[in-house]
Amino acid sequence: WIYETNLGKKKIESLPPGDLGWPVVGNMWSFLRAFKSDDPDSFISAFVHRYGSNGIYKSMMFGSPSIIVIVPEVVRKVLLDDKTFKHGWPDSTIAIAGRKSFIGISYEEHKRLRKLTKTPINGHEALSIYIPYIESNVVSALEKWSQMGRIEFLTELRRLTFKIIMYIFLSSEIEHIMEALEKECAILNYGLRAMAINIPGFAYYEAIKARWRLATIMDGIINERRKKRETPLGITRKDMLDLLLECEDDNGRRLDNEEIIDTLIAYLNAGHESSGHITMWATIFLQAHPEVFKTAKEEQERIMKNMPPGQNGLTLNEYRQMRYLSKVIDETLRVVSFSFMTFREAKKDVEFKGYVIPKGWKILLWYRSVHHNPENYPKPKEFNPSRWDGYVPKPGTFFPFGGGSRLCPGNDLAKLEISIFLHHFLLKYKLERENPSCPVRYLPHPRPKDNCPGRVVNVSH
Ligand code: HEM
Repeated sequence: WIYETNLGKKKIESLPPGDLGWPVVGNMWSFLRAFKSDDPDSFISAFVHRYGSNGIYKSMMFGSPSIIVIVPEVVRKVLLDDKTFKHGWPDSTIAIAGRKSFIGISYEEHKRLRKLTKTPINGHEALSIYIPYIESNVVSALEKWSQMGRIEFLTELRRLTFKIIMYIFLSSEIEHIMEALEKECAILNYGLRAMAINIPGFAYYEAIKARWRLATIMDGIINERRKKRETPLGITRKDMLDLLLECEDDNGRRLDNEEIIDTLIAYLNAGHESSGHITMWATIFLQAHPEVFKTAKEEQERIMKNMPPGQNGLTLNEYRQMRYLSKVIDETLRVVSFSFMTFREAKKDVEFKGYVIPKGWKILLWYRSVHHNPENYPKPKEFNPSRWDGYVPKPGTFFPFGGGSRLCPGNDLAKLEISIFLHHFLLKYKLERENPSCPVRYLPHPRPKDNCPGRVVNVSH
């Protein structure tokens, strides 16, 4: 009522249908109830059921009046229109990610830092230098797991993807601080989409603490690196931290520790959780669909057979031939919808489909509903990589990596890592899950509640 009366009669009448829920908590209880059940989609279905299938609904989420959007063309327009929309992550999330992180800085600063950090990890050519490192770590991890007996598959995959992102960003500090950083990143991640309850025991409170510990560790690393760089021959191989230390803006100003810390936290966190989870899901889906497994394995065997004699290890050439595997990964990304939604905020009043989105209101782009809409993907709950045969998604219907100026800068790296892992997994291993029917936990991201314990079995013996 408070939010709506400030708008005036005309705008109130033009708001999309929906309801702002209960005082203070808004629609958060029904959101959390749905996402903690087996059916997270029931949250959006309730809006569709009550307010029609127009796909734009007013609501009150994460402490702000918000418009939920599930219409592909509107999702796309919002993502592409930086003049009308900015990122809209809640202040509570910015407190975790950092004031100087990608979601805390100005449009221009974001553009500059993004360009600097994206170039070395984007595009297949740039990424090809990381292939040997990724591959050798994948091969040794799979071998080690197969000898360990029972493992927590997701936990091990997170470690593996964390090691890879650490190598790219903080190569020389990799070994001694990796475990501590990974642990803190995991705690931080749980708080990113939690309710902002800053009381001990709640995910948000723990995430704030983890951020503080992460920042302290990184501050030490950055100071050490600054010292090392002053000594001749101090740096043997340049990584992303070196690039961040070297970069200057138009006025010759360099980044301070806080800016570097926030950028590193964003990349280390975003760059391993997502790839680790999607690799796990792709493996689970392959294992649960023998026909898909067989087709994917045959493709990898063919690729191995066609490898030039004497070539040791994968190159971009083999990667580009993994066409079926690429569909397996796209289908996994669609079904899982790792980032189930993202936030934007209207910089001015704007009209869509006859409805007004008022200035200052959040826009929640609900990717999961777009990916699970039978109009966009028939039988959407089915894992079916062949649906991608000759199929180009309609504009606005496939956003596993977001879009526009905030498109995930790690999308190529993620697909490369996942492909290399699946290549070796398919050729030599199988996964025996301890509890294949374990329920899924959907917050902050979909994963089996038990982190997928089981055995990785070498089938080549
Ligand atoms: C399967 C793996 C991945 C998925 C599903 C994924 C998904 C996403 C999505 C949906 C966004 C957009 C969020 C928004 O619009 O607000 C995003 C942003 C981002 N991702 Fe990824 N990501 C993945 C892997 C990676 C990797 C490997 C890296 C690091 C190299 C990375 C770094 C980032 C960063 C830094 C952002 C923020 C970009 C910005 O605000 O400009 N991600 N990711």
